[in-house]
Amino acid sequence: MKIESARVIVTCPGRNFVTLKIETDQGLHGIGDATLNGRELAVASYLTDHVIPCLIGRDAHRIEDLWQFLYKGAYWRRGPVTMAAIAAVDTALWDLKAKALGVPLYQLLGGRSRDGAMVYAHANGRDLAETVDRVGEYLEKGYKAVRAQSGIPGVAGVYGIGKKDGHYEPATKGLPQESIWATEPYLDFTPKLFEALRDKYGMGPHLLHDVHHRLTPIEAARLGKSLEPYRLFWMEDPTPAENQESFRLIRQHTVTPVAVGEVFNTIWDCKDLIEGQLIDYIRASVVHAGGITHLRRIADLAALYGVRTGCHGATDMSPVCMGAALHFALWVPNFGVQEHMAHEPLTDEVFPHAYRFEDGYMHPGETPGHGVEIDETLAAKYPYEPAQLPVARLPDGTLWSW
Ligand SMILES: O=C(O)C(=O)C[C@H](O)[C@H](O)CO
Ligand SMILES: [Mg+2]
Repeated sequence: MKIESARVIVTCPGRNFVTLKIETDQGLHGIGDATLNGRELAVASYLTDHVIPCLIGRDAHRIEDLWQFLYKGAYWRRGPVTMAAIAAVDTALWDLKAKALGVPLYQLLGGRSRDGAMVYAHANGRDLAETVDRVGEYLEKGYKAVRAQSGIPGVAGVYGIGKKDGHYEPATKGLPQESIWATEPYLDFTPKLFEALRDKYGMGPHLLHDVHHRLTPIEAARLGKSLEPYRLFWMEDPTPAENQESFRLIRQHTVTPVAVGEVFNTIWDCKDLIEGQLIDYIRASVVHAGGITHLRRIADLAALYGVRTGCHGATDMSPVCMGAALHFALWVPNFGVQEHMAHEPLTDEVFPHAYRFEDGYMHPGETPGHGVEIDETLAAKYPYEPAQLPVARLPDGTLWSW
């Protein structure tokens, strides 16, 4: 099965997505997500100008060889742009192989390890009471796991709070927005939020929280310790992960489980954290960590150390990534949870898909391939709109991690 053509489709049905479509001489096509929030066109150009010319005429069945070719052959290894481009090719090739064999993708990985993938929803409110209510709404919808983020009195730039209707979309049109972040009120407030949640909903539901890289290591340790009575499923990205020794410090102080990795691109970013058993969940995603081929390697390494998966699944990963992630989740033996932030209805229209939510779990469906398509005619109606992620500053103006 030879690759005859490939092209990049950039579309903005509510937000920007970059999709790679590969077509073969057998009349089949496969698609992969290449979206890198706020830096979309860099990946689009990487694919169009540098990768696609290398794909034409190659055997679409040789997924591993093509992965190695694009990784080692670039010479400039790793990085979000390169790895998102490789991921798009890899995902499209897995989609193609599964379609050629007439099976859902999870069958190629080794078949089902479970009946469905537990997903966690995003609940957020402008204040504590609203956040508690939002969590309740998700529990009523059947979610077994909910992430809670709340506005804090006097802090303008809290991460994860929706602007309207509770819907949370961090990228804004045009240039980056700046917001002011204050650590101390956050450290005082957050245990109160989880105390209120446990008081109202008991110890049954899984509760998660994303710190979004905003604390220093010792502050993160303090937060983890103060959250222990509320038995979180995880505390995510408690501190930036460039210096991975920081996680040893956090571990020395708290047994609150730690999840890291949504900004990781390769197994090399994860290796020391996993081998040192400094984290409990690895959040690398299909799109940002080199596709299914590479994510599988990360998950296998993690399994040796009792680290489970918790793949990133915010709305800036397209439904194509979500579909692939759900096949992966159905197979991966050391599955933890999959993030699920529902896309806007318009996005779902542009990307028709076989996956579905049922009683707290998601199912990728039985369609051959990963089960997600792109309606190119509809996609063309929503051209790219420049948008960027915000930045955060401390009250004195110091630039901080957003
Ligand atoms: O979903 C999460 O856990 C996130 O942290 C979402 C990120 O802010 C988002 O994907 C950035 O593009
Ligand atoms: Mg996160």
